[in-house]
Amino acid sequence: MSNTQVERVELDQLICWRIRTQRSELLVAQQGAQILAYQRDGQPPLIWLSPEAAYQRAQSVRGGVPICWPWFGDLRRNPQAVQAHYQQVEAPAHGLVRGLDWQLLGIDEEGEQVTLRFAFDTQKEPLAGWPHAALLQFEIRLADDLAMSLQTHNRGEAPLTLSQALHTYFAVSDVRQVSVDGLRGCRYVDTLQDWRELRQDAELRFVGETDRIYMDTPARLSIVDPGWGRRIHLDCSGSRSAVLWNPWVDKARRLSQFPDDAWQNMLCIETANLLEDVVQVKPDEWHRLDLRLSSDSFGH
Ligand SMILES: O=P(O)(O)OC[C@H]1O[C@@H](O)[C@H](O)[C@@H](O)[C@@H]1O
Repeated sequence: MSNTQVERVELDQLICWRIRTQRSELLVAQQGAQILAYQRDGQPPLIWLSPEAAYQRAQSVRGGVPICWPWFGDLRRNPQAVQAHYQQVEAPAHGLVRGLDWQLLGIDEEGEQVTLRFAFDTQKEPLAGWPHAALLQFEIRLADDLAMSLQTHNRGEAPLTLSQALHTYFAVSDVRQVSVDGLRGCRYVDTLQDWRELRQDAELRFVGETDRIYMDTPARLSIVDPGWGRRIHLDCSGSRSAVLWNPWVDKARRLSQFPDDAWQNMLCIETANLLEDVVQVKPDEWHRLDLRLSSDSFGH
């Protein structure tokens, strides 16, 4: 008999699913098809969810894995081809789909593996100011690890240029003690230094507010967390850029749904397609972005 439990729960205004397997627990909201929390038994959470998270309609929950699409961040900072698809003046940060309900296509169990499939079809749910035909599919597979895949199908007659990100919030023991492996030698744009392009010469450590777009990123990045003796591995395909973000002291005070001291216990690595890595999807073609999260322990 399977030890998997799938439960539909309502958190304030949001419909969610809580999945328990023999070894882990996952929480996913229908709004934004947003993974909210993920924890493996006997370990601290792997994905961070804010203790002040608000479960409100039309508002992204602080934490988990918000999906940024069809643009990332401030639209005006995106290449012209991405901006050109949008026809309104006010462009919300991180695109248009993180605060909308996606359609749940199904939850399938196979042994100890559970797969949730969501879709967002702009022909059925038109996006204000973005009059293009695209189908988005997001698949979440919970097994020994957690895998997700975001697919975009261009159903229109002209090419679509997108930026996007899986904006994952990770839980760490103390952001001042962790490092990120895999970025040495990469070029990055430092959005806090006037978008200057720099190069990462040593391993990345966090010593202040960090908001950077790394280019030509490798297929694997790892968060090395000595405090919890844990390495979190991000294995991705379909992405060559990543955002590394921590708000530190001052910005933490300005963020919504975010306790003043929470910056110490989280960091974001956002698996992305940005700047020179934006995606062009030709008519009737698909683009696929895959991210697999796993962890191992060391030193204990
Ligand atoms: O508050 P939001 O819209 O969820 O954005 C959070 C952060 O998202 C990151 O991706 C950006 O690089 C930051 O600049 C931003 O502050």
